[in-house]
Amino acid sequence: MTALSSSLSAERQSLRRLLRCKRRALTAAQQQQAARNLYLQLAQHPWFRRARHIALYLASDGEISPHLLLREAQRRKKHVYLPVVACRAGGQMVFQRVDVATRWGQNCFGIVEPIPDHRQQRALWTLDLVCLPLVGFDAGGGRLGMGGGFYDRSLAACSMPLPRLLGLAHACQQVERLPVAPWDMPLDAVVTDCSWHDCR
Ligand SMILES: Nc1nc2c(c(=O)[nH]1)N(C=O)[C@@H](CNc1ccc(C(=O)N[C@@H](CCC(=O)O)C(=O)O)cc1)CN2
Ligand SMILES: Nc1ncnc2c1ncn2[C@@H]1O[C@H](COP(=O)(O)OP(=O)(O)OP(=O)(O)O)[C@@H](O)[C@H]1O
Repeated sequence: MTALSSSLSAERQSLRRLLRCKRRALTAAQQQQAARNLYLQLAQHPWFRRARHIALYLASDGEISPHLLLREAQRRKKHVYLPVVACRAGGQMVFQRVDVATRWGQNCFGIVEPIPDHRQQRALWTLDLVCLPLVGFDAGGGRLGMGGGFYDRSLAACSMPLPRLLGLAHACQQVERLPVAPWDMPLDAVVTDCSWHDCR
């Protein structure tokens, strides 16, 4: 690691710590309101309305929760996918469809996810809309995640064109400018409980 990349990753790590504390400090009532506002911003948006295959996530660690969107997508007979990780260094992440028949487990980070089943998995590049959980973001589409590099590596391995990338976050997770890592894939937009940010 060069001096530059080690100072960049130290800076990203300290921001990550700060922003995770911020979102974990939100009360249950604030989280519920944020999830409702997120739903209101996205449910009628053309990106959501037109998408047939959508990747979401199950909120943990104070993340803004897309559970109302998940339910709405299933109600509209869309196919919903959740990330499933291989828990080892440099491990991959796949996207697996969930429905009433899904069997659930927990990954090594304590996040509930579907038990792997190849028949229900779909290549990332064939999804219409990928909603990514953010730890931090900036107005230019810069993204800070949990630091495992799972989304980064999956996107790097993804065939072109990339699916539409939409970051989901609480408004309090916005920073002026994120230190960008060379492998970062810019988001197309970020939606929070308060506003929509087009990044392209
Ligand atoms: N809701 C949700 N699901 C997701 C993600 C996410 O960010 N949010 N992921 C997005 O990538 C993947 C999981 N990635 C993760 C990466 C790091 C840690 C984490 O908590 N790290 C701990 C230390 C981990 C350890 O025990 O070794 C930490 O940083 O404190 C959690 C999830 C797949 N599923
Ligand atoms: N395309 C890639 N190829 C190989 N390693 C990668 C790639 N992208 C990221 N990584 C590794 O993943 C680690 C975490 O990256 P980063 O700090 O960007 O996390 P992050 O933005 O929080 O990511 P994510 O949300 O994707 O987990 C980095 O140390 C890097 O070595």
